[in-house]
Amino acid sequence: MNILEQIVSEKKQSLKRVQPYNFREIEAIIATARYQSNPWVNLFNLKNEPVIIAEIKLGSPSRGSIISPEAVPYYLSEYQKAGASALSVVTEEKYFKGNTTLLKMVIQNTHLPVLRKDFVINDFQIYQSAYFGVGALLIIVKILSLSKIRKFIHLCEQLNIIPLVEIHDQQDLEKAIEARANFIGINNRNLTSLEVSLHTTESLLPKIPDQITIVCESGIRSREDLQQFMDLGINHFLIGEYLLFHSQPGEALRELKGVKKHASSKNLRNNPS
Ligand SMILES: O=C(O)c1ccccc1NCC(=O)[C@H](O)[C@H](O)COP(=O)(O)O
Repeated sequence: MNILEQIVSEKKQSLKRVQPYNFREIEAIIATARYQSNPWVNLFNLKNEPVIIAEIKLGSPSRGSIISPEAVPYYLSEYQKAGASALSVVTEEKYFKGNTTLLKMVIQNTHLPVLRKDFVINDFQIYQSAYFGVGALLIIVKILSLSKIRKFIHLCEQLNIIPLVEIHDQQDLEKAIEARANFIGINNRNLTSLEVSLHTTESLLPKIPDQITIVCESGIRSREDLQQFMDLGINHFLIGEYLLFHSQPGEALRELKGVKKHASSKNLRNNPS
């Protein structure tokens, strides 16, 4: 089994241990979700300026532990002050050390829109995301049949959640288009080999219809990387490790956005010109 198969297999097992929502609970979730406005709609309509979705990922199969749960408030504050447009929270438990408590905590402590990143394989996870107030949810094409993708997109729409349909290759793209995805995340990380190549986005981009909003995911490490995609017409980016491993995540985010460093007051006084 490759790593993606292992993650999905564990996910199936863990979902078997969860008590599903009953009919009344589902009705209540649908009724509440219907009347909420979704900030992701405006965010995905933004053109030309870089829209950075900064990720909270406590660990990963490729990196092991990344940050401790105690550090999350610090990253939230840094991301917000530096002008992140939205947040991504990885909630998978075993390999990414996330959970829904983390998701809930982030949602309660931010004004930014939140994307939930997990390995969605059944309806319960989608209702649960709506229950927690998630505005966008990752749907990974590689782990789903075409009919499931269609069904999940439809359910997300019914629950006022933006389904971000994630692809990595031509086959995934064809499935996403057939499922009528309007929001596509191109993951530069191959989820079976864990190799990362920015060339993935470059090669798939020309094949994606213009009306689809694209998010470039994974492996972005510099302003140059980001600019290269801006020049190709992409302005939505999902960035995790570069920020999480940086000693000054806020400063790193500002640099990615192309915001010039503020000169300190001391420097200004010493160099008034
Ligand atoms: O991050 C991993 O190792 C990983 C392994 C298997 C499936 C998914 C994985 N990561 C999810 C993501 O794609 C990233 O968290 C996200 O796109 C941000 O990427 P990065 O900026 O490279 O942290």
